[in-house]
Amino acid sequence: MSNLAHSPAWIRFSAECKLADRDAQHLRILDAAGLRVDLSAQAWSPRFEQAGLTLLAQQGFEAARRDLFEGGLCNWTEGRAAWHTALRAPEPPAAVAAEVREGRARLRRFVEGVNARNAYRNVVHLGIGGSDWGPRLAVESLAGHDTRRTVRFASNIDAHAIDDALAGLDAQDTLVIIASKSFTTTEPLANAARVVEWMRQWGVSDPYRHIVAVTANTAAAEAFGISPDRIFSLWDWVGGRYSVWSAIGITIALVLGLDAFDAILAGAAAMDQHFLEAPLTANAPVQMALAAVANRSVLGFASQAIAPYDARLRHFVPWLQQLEMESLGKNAVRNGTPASVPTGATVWGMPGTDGQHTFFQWLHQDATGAPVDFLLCKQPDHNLTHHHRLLLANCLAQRSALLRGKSYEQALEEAQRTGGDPEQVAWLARHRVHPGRRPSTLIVLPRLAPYSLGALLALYEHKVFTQGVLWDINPFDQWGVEFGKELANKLAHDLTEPGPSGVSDLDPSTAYWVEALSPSVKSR
Ligand SMILES: O=P(O)(O)OC[C@H]1O[C@](O)(CO)[C@@H](O)[C@@H]1O
Repeated sequence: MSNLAHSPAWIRFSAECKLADRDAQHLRILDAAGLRVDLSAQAWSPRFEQAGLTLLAQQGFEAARRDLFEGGLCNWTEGRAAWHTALRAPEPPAAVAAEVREGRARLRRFVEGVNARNAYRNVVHLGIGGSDWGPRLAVESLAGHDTRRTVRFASNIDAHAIDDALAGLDAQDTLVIIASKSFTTTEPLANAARVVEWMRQWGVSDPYRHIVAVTANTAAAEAFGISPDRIFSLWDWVGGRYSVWSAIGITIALVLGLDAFDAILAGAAAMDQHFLEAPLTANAPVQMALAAVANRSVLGFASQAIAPYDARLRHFVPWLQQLEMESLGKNAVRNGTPASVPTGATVWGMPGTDGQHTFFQWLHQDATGAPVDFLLCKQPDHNLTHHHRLLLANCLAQRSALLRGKSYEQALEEAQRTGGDPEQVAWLARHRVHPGRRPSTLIVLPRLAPYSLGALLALYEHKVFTQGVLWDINPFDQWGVEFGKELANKLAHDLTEPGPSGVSDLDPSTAYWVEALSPSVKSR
């Protein structure tokens, strides 16, 4: 692909974006798999919409989307498909249908079996990144829906995490899930070894009978001690951050029930249909992607804030941070040259209304600010209507304030009402100006139910995929993370055996800290 910035479609897209309406003078609400996606507060004009379609065509969007759903090598730097849609399709594609069906049936048999025996009151899930955030988000946000077991998650290598996860549990009544696609990741493996030790301390005669692994590396799981009948497969065509739809979701099925897991998959499958079939101008993931590219690469917003107005969705933020930043936090395009426009925004956020008392001040009055995705549920799962009314009002008010802003004239008029020295009043008014015209998207879920959650996650997956196509970036690899992992492994060795050769190729500051910190890990 040639230089995007100088391509005709980009030049037009960028020019029309700058001319587009940013005051929400139009209502633009898309319906997708039961979600309502309001893009009215994003830049829009009929000409800009057309320019977006031309850009999609220039970047080969239709062929790329076909490849995604047909198992083409979308992850081109690793020579793999990214076929997570096959895992949730009611009729999986023929090439992988047998293994997908067999995987689903095994998971179902296992969960039904333990339920029938009333076995395991507790589940401990060990995984990190994509092997953690999806199940954690689902289980913790849907916890009100008929929870069957106590669940704990330990992802971090910090032993406080695993200690906290195990605290107070009866090992005899605990099932441990090791979720690791590679089965080489430091965190789940170190935490799993600790769990085996803990089980032995509790007198469990065969700890491995209390452990299930979900992995694409069955040989390593067997070498760890887990018998093949307790290993669930994952395939190299499932990316780590897209693996919640696979047997990695076993924790969801154990805790929320098989029906809930099925409903999550069904919601995602409905979003897949929408992504495949809705006209591009009414296609929610596509239009969200175009807005994100416009915000990042044309309007100069370096970050994207996320504000779920539902406290149960607090893990949605880190889930999305991994999806967006591990997928799009890259600067090399397909031919290996640097991207010619700014790519992948920083994603950050917190549930509202907490965020309003944390960082919203910056969103309102910083010189640049950031676009915001607001999420809310029409129906809550409580009966406190008063709270829900206030929650909705706050969400709509923040969005409206960011959009409308407050001019100097308005601020002055307000300040004049309180009277006083005109110079002081004018001075105060200048502090009360809000620039406004801050882009935002509002996503309304009917309720926070498994189906809507599945649809929501798939919405963002397809949005990120489309951004990858528009920027000509592979959203399915993560070479930066791999580099960090290699160095961590080397330093873990240096910390126990720092000898002169061990630290010689480190920068002076790192070498200093290796020497200074090594006694604290040696003595234990
Ligand atoms: O499932 P694994 O192989 O343990 O990897 C965990 C996570 O590590 C990463 O490779 C890097 O963060 C993710 O893509 C993945 O979700």
